[in-house]
Amino acid sequence: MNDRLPHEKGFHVSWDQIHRDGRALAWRLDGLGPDNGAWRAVVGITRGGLVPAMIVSRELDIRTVDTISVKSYNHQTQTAPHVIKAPQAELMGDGTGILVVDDLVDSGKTLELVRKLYPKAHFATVYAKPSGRPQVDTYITEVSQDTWIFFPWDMALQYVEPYRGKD
Ligand SMILES: O=P(O)(O)OC[C@H]1O[C@H](OP(=O)(O)OP(=O)(O)O)[C@H](O)[C@@H]1O
Ligand code: HPA
Ligand SMILES: [Mg+2]
Repeated sequence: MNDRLPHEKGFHVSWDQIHRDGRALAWRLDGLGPDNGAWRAVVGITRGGLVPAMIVSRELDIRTVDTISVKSYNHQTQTAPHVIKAPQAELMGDGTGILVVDDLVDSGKTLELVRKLYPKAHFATVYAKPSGRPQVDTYITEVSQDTWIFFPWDMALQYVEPYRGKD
């Protein structure tokens, strides 16, 4: 079984599913901010964090939204994560009151890097794999480490052969 490609154990997420799970994440974060429950800003980790960051900021009525660009993967190959674009320094401070949102945590390397920069921020992802769980404060759904999560922005509807094929 170990000769399977990573995508053969796949968790396929539809637009509808990411919308529901993004909303569930927002509702879980509601009222947990340090200023009478309020959050100062949402920061999405591009690019995967932008969709859940939008959903969370919409649900929690947070109008201040910024981004941090961290690149960790070339397709499914992991490389050392590095910051390509930082959010506004005056907004971020040490991260107090900032909700950092990403689509998923896998090895935890991306969040580890962002956490070092903003140690007081709250880190939230929609999905989490076990290795990355220590890096995330709030998440919705856990999947096993050997599952590859496919997001709707990386997929298209496609014809599939019937189970009972021609041969
Ligand atoms: O916990 P880790 O092992 O660091 O992996 C998680 C990160 O990897 C993916 O981003 P990627 O770097 O592929 O960039 P993208 O969001 O632009 O697709 C994903 O969106 C997370 O940000
Ligand atoms: O399971 C995954 N799916 C999509 N992107 C990712 N980046 C790290 N792990 C994953
Ligand atoms: Mg990402």
